[in-house]
Amino acid sequence: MEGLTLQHQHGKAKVRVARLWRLSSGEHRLVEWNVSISITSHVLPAFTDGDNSKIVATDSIKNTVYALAKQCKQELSLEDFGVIVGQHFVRTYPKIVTGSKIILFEKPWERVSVDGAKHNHGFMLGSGKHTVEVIVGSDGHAKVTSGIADLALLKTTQSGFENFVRDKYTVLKDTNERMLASSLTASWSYSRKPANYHKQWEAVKTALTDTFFGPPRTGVYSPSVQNTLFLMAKAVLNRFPEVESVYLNMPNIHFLPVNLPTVGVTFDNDVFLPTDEPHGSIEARLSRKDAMPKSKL
Ligand SMILES: O=c1[nH]c(=O)c2[nH]c(=O)[nH]c2[nH]1
Repeated sequence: MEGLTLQHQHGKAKVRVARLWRLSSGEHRLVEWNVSISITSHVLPAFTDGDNSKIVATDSIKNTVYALAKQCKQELSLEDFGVIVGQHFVRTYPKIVTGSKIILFEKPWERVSVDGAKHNHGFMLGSGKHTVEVIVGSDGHAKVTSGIADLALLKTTQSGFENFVRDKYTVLKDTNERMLASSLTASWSYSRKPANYHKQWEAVKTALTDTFFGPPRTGVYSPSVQNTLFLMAKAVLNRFPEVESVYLNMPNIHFLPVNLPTVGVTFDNDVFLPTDEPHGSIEARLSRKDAMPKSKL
């Protein structure tokens, strides 16, 4: 290895597990998780010399997810499960494993209501997955980042886009009346552990969506996706002191005006062509200044 360095990790990607808890009341609690595990460990000889004697097999890593899920006798958050999995490998093999990174998704199964009453064991799939990244160091400390992926949002008015750069390729007209649609992906990191990860996730999601939509009767005017994104991220930092940084990705999903005068369709903010691609791509990270690493200041 003279003159060479090798960075390496191994694990199992996309382990799918559903965990059901049957409460004595008759109510069932269900989660469906997708767990990717990556460990850093002293296995250089496996790469350089074919010596597997220090490899924790990826098959065993996959089985560990099911074993740990079985051991969780009570419902727990995706974050808490990620920390349990991440710490397991570091604690079980302190001489071999130096760290772990666990990436998790939860499918948005939502309890249904029938005749206005919550169903004991019926679920329907909603939109927007809960996401988590857990990084565990050799000391067992876990750094948790929570998030949401692909939360579909749309409002039919209170959005515009004006006074942007005009050049010889510009055809877009100023407008103060348009549809605003996005598929929100967000993540936020904690400087300290919240009292309850799941409740915190719900509260951050509410802060994001309330700011996107505004009050129920009037809404709130959005002069651009950029401004709305900034206000959404700021609402999270204002409401939650334990959150140190928020990243938002908000594609601008276009609903194009349909103008077909020869068949009697002139656009009056009523008939649109919904599109997926291309879409505007707008993302930003908002952090507290004191949370920025020194090198980035
Ligand atoms: O909210 C918007 N931001 C943009 O940067 C942009 N660019 C564009 O063509 N439409 C929009 N809308």
